[in-house]
Amino acid sequence: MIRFEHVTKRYADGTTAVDDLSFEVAEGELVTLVGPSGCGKTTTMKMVNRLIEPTEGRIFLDGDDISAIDPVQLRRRIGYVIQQVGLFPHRTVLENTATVPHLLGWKRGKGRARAAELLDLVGLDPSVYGDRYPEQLSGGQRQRVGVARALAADPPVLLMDEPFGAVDPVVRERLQNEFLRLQAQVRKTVLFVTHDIEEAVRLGDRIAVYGQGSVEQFDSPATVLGAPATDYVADFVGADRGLKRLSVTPVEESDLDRPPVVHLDDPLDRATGRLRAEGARWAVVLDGDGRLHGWIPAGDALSGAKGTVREHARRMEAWLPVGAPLKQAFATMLQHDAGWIAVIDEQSEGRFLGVLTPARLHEALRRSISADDRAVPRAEVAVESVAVVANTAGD
Ligand SMILES: Nc1ncnc2c1ncn2[C@@H]1O[C@H](COP(=O)(O)OP(=O)(O)OP(=O)(O)O)[C@@H](O)[C@H]1O
Repeated sequence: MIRFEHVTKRYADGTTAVDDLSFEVAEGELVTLVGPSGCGKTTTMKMVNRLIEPTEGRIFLDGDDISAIDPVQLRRRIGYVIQQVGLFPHRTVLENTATVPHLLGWKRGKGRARAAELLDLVGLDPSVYGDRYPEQLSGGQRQRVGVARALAADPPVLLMDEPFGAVDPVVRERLQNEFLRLQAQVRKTVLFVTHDIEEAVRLGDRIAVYGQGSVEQFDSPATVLGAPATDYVADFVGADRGLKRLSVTPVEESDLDRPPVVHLDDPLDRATGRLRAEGARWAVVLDGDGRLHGWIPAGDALSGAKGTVREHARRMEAWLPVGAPLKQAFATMLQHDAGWIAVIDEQSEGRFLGVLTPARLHEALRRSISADDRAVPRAEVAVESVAVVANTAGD
């Protein structure tokens, strides 16, 4: 959708801001450009909407060489969001949002209806905020209006230059989450500039890590964190990249242990007898539809108890859906002080899939790094077990 071919930008004073840059952003993909101050990110972005002209090389938008497109026409195809949102102070939020439809000559009613729809989409109720002026909004709300305005004419491409840079970390994380949800709906092709590796990793389908004027690595967040291409990238992503990687590596079914399972209506003595025979210390309790209910201890804890499993099962608070990041799994384990957590499939009404243990979590991380190195699915990678945490008596 956006293709850079050997693009170089030298400013009049001789500064080479971008040096022989080539990469491609696929349709519907969100690529984050990340790197230290002055490495050429903004210059890269502004060449796409021709606010800056390259010295050499060519940029294509959907196959068209942009140097042949009238800049005004070009910018209609491209939404632009910047840190200082640049809202017009004397226009209401609704009017600000309808700016581009207005410029495009849409009928006033249609433009305002579209603006209201977009405000809603970015989480601002148009009946509450539509008639306010920018100064009556918080910083985070102004950023949302900036995003709504950029989307108003439904451009296929969005350029975002540090759009969440000016708000505090809590609001920032909320805006990032909202933006990810929004992007899942609208699937724009996005170039997103940030100097914050955490933000780049969270938002990007792929990340371009900038050195001085050139891209050192262009890869998925997991690969950049797991297998930095150069010492520079390793340095930039930081010594805690293993931790960061936890946030971009999902729990997969192949990571899970399958512990013994009993059902709510099983007679207790039969269930515990079986567990004892198997040497298990506990079992997961499921309802009749295979959904997680909780767990029961085996061994002596319930010896002599009567009835069915239902009366003795304990509820299980430590669970999460498959696909959740390993970081969330780790946090859940810590929060519940749990040696294992249950993993369910939200797509099939909470069906129980298996359990994740700390050793399995560690293995998942190692397998995902190895899978990225070898470009194969994680399920195909075997690693030597880190530790054996068996669900058996006496361990
Ligand atoms: N108009 C200009 N004339 C001369 N040099 C410029 C001009 N604009 C930018 N530069 C230089 O080009 C280099 C890249 O600047 P650019 O703004 O693209 O960096 P950046 O990565 O976006 O930085 P930041 O994160 O600080 O915004 C810098 O060294 C900058 O000083």
